[in-house]
Amino acid sequence: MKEQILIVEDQFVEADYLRLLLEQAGYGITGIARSVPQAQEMIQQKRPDFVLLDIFLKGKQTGIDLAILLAADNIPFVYLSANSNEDVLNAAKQTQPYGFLVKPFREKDLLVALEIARYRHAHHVAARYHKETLIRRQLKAIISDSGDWEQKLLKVVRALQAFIPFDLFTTSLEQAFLKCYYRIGFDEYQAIGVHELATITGKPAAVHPLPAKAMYYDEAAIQTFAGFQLKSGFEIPLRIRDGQAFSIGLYSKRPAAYAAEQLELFESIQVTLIQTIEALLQDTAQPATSSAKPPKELNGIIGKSHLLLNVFDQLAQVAPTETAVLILGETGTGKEKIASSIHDLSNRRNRPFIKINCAALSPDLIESALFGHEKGAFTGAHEKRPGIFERADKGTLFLDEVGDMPVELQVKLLRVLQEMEIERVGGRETIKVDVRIIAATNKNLEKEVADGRFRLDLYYRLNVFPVTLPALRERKEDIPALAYHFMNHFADKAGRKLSGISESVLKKMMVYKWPGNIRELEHLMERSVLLTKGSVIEEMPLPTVEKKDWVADVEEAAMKTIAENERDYIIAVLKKCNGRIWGPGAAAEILNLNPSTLKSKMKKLGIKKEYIH
Ligand SMILES: Nc1ncnc2c1ncn2[C@@H]1O[C@H](COP(=O)(O)OP(=O)(O)OP(=O)(O)O)[C@@H](O)[C@H]1O
Repeated sequence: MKEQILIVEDQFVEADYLRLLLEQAGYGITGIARSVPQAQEMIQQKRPDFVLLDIFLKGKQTGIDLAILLAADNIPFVYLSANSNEDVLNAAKQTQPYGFLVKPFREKDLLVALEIARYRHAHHVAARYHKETLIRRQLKAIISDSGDWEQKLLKVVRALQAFIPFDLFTTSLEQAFLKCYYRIGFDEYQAIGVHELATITGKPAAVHPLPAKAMYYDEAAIQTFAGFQLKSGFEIPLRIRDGQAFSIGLYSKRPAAYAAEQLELFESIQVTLIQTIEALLQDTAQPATSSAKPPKELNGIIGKSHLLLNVFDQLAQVAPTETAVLILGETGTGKEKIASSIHDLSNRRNRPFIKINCAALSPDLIESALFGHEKGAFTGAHEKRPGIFERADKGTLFLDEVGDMPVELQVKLLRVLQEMEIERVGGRETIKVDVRIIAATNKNLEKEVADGRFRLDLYYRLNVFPVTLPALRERKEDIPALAYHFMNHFADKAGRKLSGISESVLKKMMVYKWPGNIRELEHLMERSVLLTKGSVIEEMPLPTVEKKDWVADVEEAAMKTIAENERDYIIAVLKKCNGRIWGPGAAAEILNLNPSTLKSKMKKLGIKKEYIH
């Protein structure tokens, strides 16, 4: 059946020209709307497969207003606009369009944009379907798993994390919190019972009136959880059997983490979730035993800051799919490491992972490097050579520094991505390839597009699932773990034994801005290990940090994380000591605290000993 398109364009001549082009290319047209209300009316009458949308229209409302409604209705749309300045592009990007065409455009550009939109939409739908099926299956399996209700609830928490990420998970039954889970690592949670929560929140009975409908919360509305540094939340009441009032709350350290999309996802699994919760509640009478599982790390990537955990969640979601991924981040933030992790976590893991640095190849060589060449294709081509696309067949191709690819080549790359077939340089035959594309750049691609250095259509084709890596200075809490990781690595390599890093060096590292991010840290640790004579690293040749930055940073770090740092630190030490508080080498001794002071601190911070193992 013909795909049906609605054109939203107030210029009569342009709209008619579009209609003609699209009909010639085999599309059906559901109508031409000149304003947002008119478009809404037409959509009511006949739902289109795609909408082509001008930004400035007749009437008060713009194409961006309509886009918000289309996104909520899951109707894919492509903007057509004469305006390609960065601000408009940014505002349009917020609405997550499936493409953007700058007028005037050629017929070919329009058809390619629609092809790309189809690809992006299909992947969006497929990824969502994949997620929903997976979580339903996991929830059903939990009901028949062994274990008490708390162990099962923790499994529900883990399953939901990959579905809709959170830092704190709460369950409430009849005006009272039942059990909460605070995320402390990629797959690690601290369970918080009613009493601990009452201690943390300072509200004796941890009373919690349940909302009548799904609610989004901002920072001010979740003061109950002050100390957890949460910025937004989302709570949804679930109608369980016997009319009991039950709710699940998800809270995040990111502001505005939840919106209509998450609510919709949640609603899509609600029936299965209710069945699981009902089964768990029947078991609540059983006593709980320890519910902790050994901590997991994601593919050797070090870090537990909430910004990095958010990246892990995205990886867990996208890795098993076939979707193209675009990794953004400053130099040295780990883009290549993340790309290879996506490959390792995907079904292509036993096939090649091939990297090409788009900035390092000369423009005349890059084409034959990518697509291969036939014998005699150019001087020096003594024999036939397969290109990277062929070598990566059934595997993953990592296009590093994609923002530096010459514009002429971008057109060719786009064609290959669209058709998944290549032609060797000097060859006539087309060869089918099957590669998953992961691209990375440290450039601001939108700016590159606005400045005419990067093709908008290629940008949309690559930017299906963007993952932004935080700079190291934004996740300073990960610095000690990374430093120790590299210290051990380089000490092993040098056949040395080092026992630690001095307080003052760590302090200096915490306030330094790390423009070269993890790579810079890695190099500095390598040098320091080689230069250290004793067993502790006491010196680090860091560029000088301005005193005023120093003070401000220390204050900021202190204000931000006192309670949280303390909680994390105590848990980490307790884990090291297998939960032992008293005795030589036990937690109290390491923390230099009186055991009873440690116990009361643990109580105050809601740390339960049995969740430590
Ligand atoms: N979270 C992490 N845990 C441990 N090692 C890491 C982590 N992230 C990055 N690294 C290491 O840091 C170094 C730099 O990472 P990587 O090369 O992936 O960065 P990049 O963002 O691709 O850099 P560029 O933009 O310069 O290409 C590598 O040696 C990598 O193994």
